[in-house]
Amino acid sequence: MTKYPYVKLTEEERKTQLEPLLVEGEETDSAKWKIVELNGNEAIKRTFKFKDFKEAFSFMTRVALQAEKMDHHPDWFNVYNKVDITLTTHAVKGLSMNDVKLAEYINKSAN
Ligand SMILES: C[C@H](O)[C@H](O)[C@H]1CNC2=NC(N)=NC(=O)C2=N1
Repeated sequence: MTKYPYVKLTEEERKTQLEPLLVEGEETDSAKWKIVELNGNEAIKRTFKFKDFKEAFSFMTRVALQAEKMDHHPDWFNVYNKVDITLTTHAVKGLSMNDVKLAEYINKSAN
């Protein structure tokens, strides 16, 4: 996976790359991210539920290694089998392609 520059998503990128990741009314398996605010900045958030702690933590390990590769790190919270993940780009005080690409990786990685 290539490294993306820390620049805010353009209108075009929001339409073609971000929107397909978002919840629209009813929940589907591949589209469950929601736009939220984190410390006053735009972010996307999704909650994952696993069978048990071991499943949740091995998922977190996969995401952690990818985050390190991309130099782009999630804000997250885990209790037992539940993992809440919020993505935003501190450097631009909002959303960048790093959030989109990490969210896509996370979606794949949760299955
Ligand atoms: C020095 C280092 O490249 C920066 O601090 C990186 C690290 N990880 C990061 N993660 C996130 N989510 N946003 C950033 O702006 C960011 N910046």
